[in-house]
Amino acid sequence: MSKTIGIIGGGNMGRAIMAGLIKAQLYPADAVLVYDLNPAALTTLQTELGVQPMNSAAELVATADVVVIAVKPQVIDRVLTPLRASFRAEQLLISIAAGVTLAHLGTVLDPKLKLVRVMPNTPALVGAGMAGVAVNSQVTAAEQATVLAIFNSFGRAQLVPEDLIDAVVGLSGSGPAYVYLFLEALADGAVAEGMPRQLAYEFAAQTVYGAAKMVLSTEEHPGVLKDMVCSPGGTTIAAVEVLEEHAFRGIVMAAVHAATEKNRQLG
Ligand SMILES: NC(=O)C1=CN([C@@H]2O[C@H](COP(=O)(O)OP(=O)(O)OC[C@H]3O[C@@H](n4cnc5c(N)ncnc54)[C@H](OP(=O)(O)O)[C@@H]3O)[C@@H](O)[C@H]2O)C=CC1
Ligand SMILES: O=C(O)[C@@H]1CCC=N1
Repeated sequence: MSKTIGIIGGGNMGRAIMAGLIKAQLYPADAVLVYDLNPAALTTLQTELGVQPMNSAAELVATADVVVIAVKPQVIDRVLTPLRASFRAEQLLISIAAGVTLAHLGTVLDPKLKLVRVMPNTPALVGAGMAGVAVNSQVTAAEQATVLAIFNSFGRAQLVPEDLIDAVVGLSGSGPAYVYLFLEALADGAVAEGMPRQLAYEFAAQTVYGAAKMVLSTEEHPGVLKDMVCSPGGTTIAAVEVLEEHAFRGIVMAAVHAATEKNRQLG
């Protein structure tokens, strides 16, 4: 594994990656470098995670073996352009910015650099992330394995062709937000039936977690698992009928399309 990893941008996703890496013990905290525009945010990250704050993005690039760029897509060109001469040919540069293609990174920097595009998600923070990884032609098989090891250390990671990254955003990148909406709605339904709110969140979250774990552990088709819950003439099929009447699956598919399309537009 690379000796040091540096994160430019210590916001929601940058922080989730740093916390995930440290919790997984892939890097010791003092081998995780961070630079953020906001000095107060840097101090908080140093205090809470034990990571090493850098004085500038240029210092981070000069020091780190692997660089993760975790700033918003709208500012990435502004952040990378002044660093163009600082990147080294042997360094891995990982961008997690929505919509920013490998070709674009090559134009802003240099296509001969080892460029990686990753779409992670915030459950990385608790070791349960999902990431899609695409690489340019300069990245060797061993370096691909390094990137996958980094993102597998706090969840799961899959190598995908770059043209699938838009769909990865629509599904797993943005997906946690849809699940939180669903979970909140589940709890609201139970609160309406008289359950105390905190208890309702616990029941809702454990239900979503357990159902997801069933899919991953049994590898059964989700429809088979759904059928196992639906007793003939029972409670579940009555609820499923209501969901189908209101086009639940259609609306979720439309949401995935919307996020996917937005990612294409950001590019
Ligand atoms: N949030 C998510 O679930 C996911 C996000 N992503 C991608 O991750 C990236 C970051 O998103 P997210 O963490 O949500 O955004 P945040 O706004 O939470 O984090 C970005 C951080 O970068 C800082 N920043 C801005 N400009 C610079 C600069 N010039 N140098 C260093 N730091 C800078 C920001 O500071 P300030 O706030 O002061 O501007 C902020 O702390 C985006 O490109 C997004 O597409 C990918 C997958 C999931
Ligand atoms: O909403 C966004 O643009 C980012 C990318 C995926 C999740 N959050």
